[in-house]
Amino acid sequence: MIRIDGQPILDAAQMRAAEAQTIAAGTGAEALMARAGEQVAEQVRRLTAGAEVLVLCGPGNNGGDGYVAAAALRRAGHAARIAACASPTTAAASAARAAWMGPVEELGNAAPAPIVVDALFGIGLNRPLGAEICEPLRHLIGNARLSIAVDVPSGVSTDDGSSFAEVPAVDLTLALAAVKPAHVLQPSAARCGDIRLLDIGVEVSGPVRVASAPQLRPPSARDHKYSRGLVAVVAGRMPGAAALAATGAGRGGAGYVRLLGSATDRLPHAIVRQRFSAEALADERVGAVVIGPGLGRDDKARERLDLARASERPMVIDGDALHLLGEAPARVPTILTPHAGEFARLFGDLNGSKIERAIAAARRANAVVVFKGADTVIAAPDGRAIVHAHAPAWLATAGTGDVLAGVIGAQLAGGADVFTAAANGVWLHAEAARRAGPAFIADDLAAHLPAALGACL
Ligand SMILES: NC(=O)C1=CN([C@@H]2O[C@H](COP(=O)(O)OP(=O)(O)OC[C@H]3O[C@@H](n4cnc5c(N)ncnc54)[C@H](OP(=O)(O)O)[C@@H]3O)[C@@H](O)[C@H]2O)[C@@H](O)CC1
Ligand SMILES: Nc1ncnc2c1ncn2[C@@H]1O[C@H](COP(=O)(O)OP(=O)(O)O)[C@@H](O)[C@H]1O
Ligand SMILES: [K+]
Repeated sequence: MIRIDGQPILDAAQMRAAEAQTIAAGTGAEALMARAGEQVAEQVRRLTAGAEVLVLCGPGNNGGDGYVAAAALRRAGHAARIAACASPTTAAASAARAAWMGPVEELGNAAPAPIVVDALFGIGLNRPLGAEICEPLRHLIGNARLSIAVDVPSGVSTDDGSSFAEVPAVDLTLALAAVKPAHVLQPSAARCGDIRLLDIGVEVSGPVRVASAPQLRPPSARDHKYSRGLVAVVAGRMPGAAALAATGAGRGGAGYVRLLGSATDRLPHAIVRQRFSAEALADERVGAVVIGPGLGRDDKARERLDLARASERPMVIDGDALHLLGEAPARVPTILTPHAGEFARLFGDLNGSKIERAIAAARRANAVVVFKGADTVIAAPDGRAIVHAHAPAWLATAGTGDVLAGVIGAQLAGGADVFTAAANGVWLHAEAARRAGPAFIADDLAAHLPAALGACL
């Protein structure tokens, strides 16, 4: 079983193309199914200490994997039953069914078992599931001690993570050959439980990946505060939000943070306060300008945004500044950090999965787009994307986005390119949240950034 961090994410068509290439190179569909099913059986056997396993098989190759897994479990002396919702419809699944010597129960009549393996539908599910399948599936998962999905949980839409059925989450999903969008995009990601990848010998690659821990460089003897990165945070109508961003930048690794505009009383002393001015932004040493948290949306805010853009410094544009942005593509290295509402306002006409929309938005804006949420997508105009799917939901509290803008600003000022800076910032932010534990407020979050950063050295 392979952890999914850093792995390529393939949609169903890309997965089928990779599978077809493997088949064209000489490994038959049945051989691939045998590898998939046997590996599933091996993982189930390791996890279940001999308890009875009920394998649910569908009509396609996902079901075929299930027949192979059940047979392999039986051969290993494990108690295994099969329940199916329909007869096999593919040659490989029919062959796997024929090799199963036991009975096949009707899905609707099957009694619960302590371990349930869901091999009903995989990447071939293309429409809502009927009640005759959903109801027994809900009942059997609900009554199992451990539930394991083969490839993807049945009832999710592989390519966009939407739901074709209301079914409870499983405990573990064993992704075959590659991670799919459904494993990382909501709401389906929440149905997958833990996710592990099984290598079945299909070569996969692509420009969209699961987030992985950054490899950060500690400062060297040659470094000084400017070489580590000077971040200018532009303040506005709500100084607290800018203070959160500035603190995020400081604790997120910047060598120097300046807050331009009105500040709160409780700003850390290390953050230097200055009046906002074009001259302050023109300092050649400014490596990143963070603008938006608490900026306001009035004329003064607009003027500050215009001056910040005119400074031609690399920029992180968040919050209120996103509301003031026009349609013109960015001319300097820029990172936009919209949440779902801001994204809809800016790019509401785009279609497709969250990954596809984030990439299209990045192209249109000529900027890296950090499309935030429980499934944050970081997308670049060249079509690369990273999905960060496992940030703690405790981040859903006011002001954490301001901290994120600051952390990304620190990474950018420290010399990372826009895509890497955004991805590193999102990782560090989520890792700090994990370390902060439950029910923190945004003010608490920055205190955990140094330890999060230390874990990436
Ligand atoms: N990736 C790899 O390299 C490998 C992948 N492998 C495995 O293959 C899996 C993909 O297999 P697959 O293409 O046969 O599709 P699958 O998910 O079994 O379902 C298709 C069937 O379901 C039916 N159906 C669809 N929607 C329905 C609905 N709502 N309600 C009822 N029926 C519905 C559909 O019928 P139809 O749409 O034709 O009417 C068709 O009969 C993949 O996830 C992985 O497990 C491994 O075996 C080996 C290597
Ligand atoms: N349910 C969730 N699970 C994980 N992360 C979340 C969740 N909800 C929000 N977040 C993260 O919390 C941050 C919230 O940012 P944002 O919406 O801009 O809030 P604010 O404007 O109050 O700072 C983002 O980094 C977002 O990805
Ligand atoms: K499945």
